[in-house]
Amino acid sequence: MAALEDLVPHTERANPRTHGLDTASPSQLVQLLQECDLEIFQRDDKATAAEEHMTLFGESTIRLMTDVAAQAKIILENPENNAIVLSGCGTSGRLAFLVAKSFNKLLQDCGRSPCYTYVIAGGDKALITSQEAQEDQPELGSQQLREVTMDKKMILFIGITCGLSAPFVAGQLDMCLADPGRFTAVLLGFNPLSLARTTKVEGWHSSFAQVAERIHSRSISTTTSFLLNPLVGAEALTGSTRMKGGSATKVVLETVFLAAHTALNAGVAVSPSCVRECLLSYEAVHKTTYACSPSIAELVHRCGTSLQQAGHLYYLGWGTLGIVAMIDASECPPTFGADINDVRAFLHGGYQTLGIKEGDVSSKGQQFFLSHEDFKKNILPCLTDWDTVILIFTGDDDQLEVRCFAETIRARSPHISAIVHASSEQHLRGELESLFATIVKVTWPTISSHKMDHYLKIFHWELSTKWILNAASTGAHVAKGKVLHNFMVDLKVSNKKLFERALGILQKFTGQPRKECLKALLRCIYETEEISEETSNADISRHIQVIAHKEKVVPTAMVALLCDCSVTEARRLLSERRVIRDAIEHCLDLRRERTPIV
Ligand SMILES: O=P(O)(O)OC[C@@]1(O)O[C@H](CO)[C@@H](O)[C@@H]1O
Repeated sequence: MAALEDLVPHTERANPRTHGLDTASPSQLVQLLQECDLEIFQRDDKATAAEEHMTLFGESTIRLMTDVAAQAKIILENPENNAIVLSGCGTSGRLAFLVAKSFNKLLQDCGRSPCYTYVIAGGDKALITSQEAQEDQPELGSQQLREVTMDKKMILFIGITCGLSAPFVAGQLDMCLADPGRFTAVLLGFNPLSLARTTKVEGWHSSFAQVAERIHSRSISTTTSFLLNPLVGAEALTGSTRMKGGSATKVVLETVFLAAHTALNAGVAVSPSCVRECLLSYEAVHKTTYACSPSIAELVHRCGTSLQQAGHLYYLGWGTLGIVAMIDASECPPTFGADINDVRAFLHGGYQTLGIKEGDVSSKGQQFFLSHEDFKKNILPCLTDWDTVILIFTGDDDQLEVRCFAETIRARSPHISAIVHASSEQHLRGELESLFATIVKVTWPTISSHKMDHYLKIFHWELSTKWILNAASTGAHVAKGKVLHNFMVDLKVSNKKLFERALGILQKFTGQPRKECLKALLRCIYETEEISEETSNADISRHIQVIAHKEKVVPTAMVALLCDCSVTEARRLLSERRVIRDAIEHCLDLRRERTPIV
């Protein structure tokens, strides 16, 4: 019989390496993230024998990526009439956007028409702020896919869902399967098929697993469907697929499309060796980035201090590195239950640089203010000593402009840091460097001036930036006490996947059966001690709507369970400690005292 842990999807498993994440020093934390990120590139021989193992470098993965690249090449041969659509929810959708944007630029640079497009659950505003609830809607997914492909002859659709779980993507895949004459469907994720989500999608005909199964069975006999699901190991912060899942998504997509474009330009077939070489180059990015571990740890320390003191983190980025920063910032509210103002990103050139379908959406509210000018106007005048500003740029950016901006900020606060990428030949001016209290300077080998190499270089810099910022924002929230061991206990329960995760966390830390945990969660959601039969049996979507307006629901339920007390009492106990982790540890201690081990 399978052990209980074997039934948990890989993307939801606790990584044994990071059990002590919550008490790690900044340098230990960076070391742990380095080890976890390296697991993305593990080889087959290191995978456990019991798994249906398929690692990134595994032969079957490379073959599959080559086959998908060959399909992409066919589409690219007629970009006016065909389309490559990348789609996902949350981080997966944001990366779909970024990759589509990059490859359209590459096409235009080669004098061809752009043919990549993206779909993200929640629309363009989900690129900037989290809109997690739409992840649960399969019909919305298919409707949006229909809209972007209406006038297209042949479509390569890649549905990204790290957990093999998002109903939004299931709806789109289902639509592709129904029209194999036009659509080639690729499902990209990081769980074995056997661990795809089996719960029935509310108001729909199938579960995600059933759709994934159909993709898989069709992939055996045709080239209209592919299941690309290498294993990359558990996340450092349990379930936080924005981290390794997101990084692996970026690596896989960019490798596939670079291989397709290379073959197209050379007029040859896509080769597995090109795919392999590209993957190896991404593996080297890991080494180059984490060679800067001491300065990354310094940055993590500074960011942690800021959030601990109720300060803010402000990312000010240039080019696509600024978009990577924007993605990192947008993930903090759903991942850490953070306030939207805790971590904010501003992009050089604002909406013009971003280039989204809906154009400038800043009129939707101040959380959509995005440009460096917006930062200067709205944030700079109120910057405090507890805030940290991080400038993110490269040796290709205008150093004079960066310096002027840095000086303006420096005049208000000494807490200005930088993440800089430059080739070994590019030198930062000393006067610019001296403006930063902390600087993560990533130095890269010089590359050829070939167009493809230029793009690959930018992709590498983006991934490196992603790793550094993921470390900064995760480390800062760990320092703020949001994490218990390697579980985020104050998550925002904004969709069904997160509802399930919340129940799992409650079960794990309280040792109570699922039924009791559900009852406690509902008591906290509805702020009542008596849960009616009707509420108990209501659809999860109803609970999620109510949670949207509540704070600290999961920690409150956990305290109520651990201390066997009312919701009001649990809220009072939580408010006695500034740090959630301390409050829960205290309750765990109290419980241990009450029930001594005999
Ligand atoms: O579909 P996936 O790729 O597994 O998860 C999508 C996603 O939105 O879900 C999480 C929150 O719901 C995010 O961290 C993540 O980006």
